Amino acid sequence: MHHDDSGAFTGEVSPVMLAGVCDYVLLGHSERRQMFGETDEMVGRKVAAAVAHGLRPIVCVGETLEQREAGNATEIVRWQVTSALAEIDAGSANELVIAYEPVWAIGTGRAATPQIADQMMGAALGSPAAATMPLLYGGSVNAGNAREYASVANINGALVGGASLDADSFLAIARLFGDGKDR
Ligand SMILES: O=C[C@H](O)COP(=O)(O)O
Repeated sequence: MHHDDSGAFTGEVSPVMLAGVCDYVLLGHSERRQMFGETDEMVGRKVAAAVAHGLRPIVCVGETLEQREAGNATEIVRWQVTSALAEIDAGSANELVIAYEPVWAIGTGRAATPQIADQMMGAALGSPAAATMPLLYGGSVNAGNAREYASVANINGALVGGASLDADSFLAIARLFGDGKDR
């Protein structure tokens, strides 16, 4: 989704076009950040535009393998969450859903351990404004490992890519995150 309501942005979708059609909009996915040059500042503007139009942003955050190996993962995720909140008032923060998706775990079959996910959820929650946001884990979640994430207190759900292409797998994952995981 583009952050402006209208303009000459061929190929983009505006929040006005999505309002009333969608409830949620996925913002800041690592593919958008890496392939389309989406910056933290742009994600912040998109979050504000989404909230202004009654769309609930699911904001993807997560470090690259290089950033993790350099010891910067926590700092990166904290900054991404802070940037996502930069253009909205504190009262709107509870409109956001945060999805922690380590870039090295997306589509690789190399899921983060539940311990890493839990630690990084703590990093995402570091800002007081973030404390009430639902948190999703994403990155190589499947029907075989989803139970491990569902058992982590700070993880409220999963952002499922590849495994969602199989209806039975997706349903099994959804059931694991059913009742009792709301924030
Ligand atoms: O867009 C989907 C998420 O990035 C996760 O993808 P995945 O479950 O295939 O790793």
